[in-house]
Amino acid sequence: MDSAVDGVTDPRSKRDLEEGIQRDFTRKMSYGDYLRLDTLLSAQQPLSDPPQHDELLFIIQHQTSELWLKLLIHELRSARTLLMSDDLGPALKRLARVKHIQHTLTDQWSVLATLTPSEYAEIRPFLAASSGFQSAQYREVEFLLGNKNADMVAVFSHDEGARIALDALLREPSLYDEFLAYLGRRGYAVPAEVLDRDWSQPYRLSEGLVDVFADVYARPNEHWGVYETCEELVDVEDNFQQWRFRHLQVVQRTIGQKTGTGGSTGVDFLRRALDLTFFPELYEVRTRVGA
Ligand code: HEM
Ligand SMILES: N[C@@H](CC(=O)c1ccccc1NC=O)C(=O)O
Repeated sequence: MDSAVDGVTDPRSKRDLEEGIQRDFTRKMSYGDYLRLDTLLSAQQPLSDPPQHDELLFIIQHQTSELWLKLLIHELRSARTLLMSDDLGPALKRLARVKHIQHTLTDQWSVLATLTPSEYAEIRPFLAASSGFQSAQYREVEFLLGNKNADMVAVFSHDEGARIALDALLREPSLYDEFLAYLGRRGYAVPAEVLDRDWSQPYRLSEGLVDVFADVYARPNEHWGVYETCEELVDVEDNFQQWRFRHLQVVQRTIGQKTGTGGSTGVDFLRRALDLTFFPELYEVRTRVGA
């Protein structure tokens, strides 16, 4: 019943008045102004003709992934800088956030998994040759974690900004390289060829570094900060693999064995990515623990 009719004030409007809620934003910055929602919410432009209901899901799944990738890069770059100045504690705080972002990215595959092959087949022709292959931010994350592959930079020859940023990252030390440099400064016997190498080349396992980690894992209490960082890095790699695996599963259920729009073999190509490792010594050392 209307509050003016029964003489009782509507508890909702009474609460609004008591709280002094702001109503006039003609001269003040609003929620939408601060977050630039006009830009953000006008960036979903489906291409399917006739319009397909499910294309909005496909676009938003990718756009939200790209937003989380942006934050992931921000945190990983900061963690790398903190390691360069020997600030291990704050670097670990960054990695804690990185892990939560990764979980969110992995969990959100379940939304896209509701897309059936028939629904996707209606959208796919409008994607032309576009593909996740051309995600510059994804490639930045791969490079920051140490999976260097100069061939992937050529994919961005059409986008100068992305190409320059990626080419720079290719030539810079990765997060792992900076962790190993930190270990070297702390007196660990990190082999010289690990500390001084061409950063643009793919990382190769070093047996000498496995020996260093074998000592750390044999007596964790004597190397706690280093030991903890090693385990955090393994968590990050584990989480990354979980994302890759969920991608593979979703791709398998939507396009089966079809070749990818980006030109790869599709599922077979994505399955091979599961054999990649960012931190090979941290996995190799496990065979040695307690042996
Ligand atoms: C129905 C959904 C999807 C399908 C069918 C699909 C399919 C594929 C295929 C076949 C490839 C291999 C490259 C190619 O030949 O195109 C690929 C690569 C890739 N996709 Fe997707 N994808 C889907 C959703 C997503 C989403 C939501 C993301 C999130 C950003 C994503 C990110 C990527 C990335 C980053 C790559 C490159 C991976 C690498 O180089 O290891 N994909 N995708
Ligand atoms: N490679 C996908 C196409 C695809 O998934 C895609 C296309 C445009 C923008 C993002 C995409 N997602 C990830 O690869 C396919 O072969 O169907």
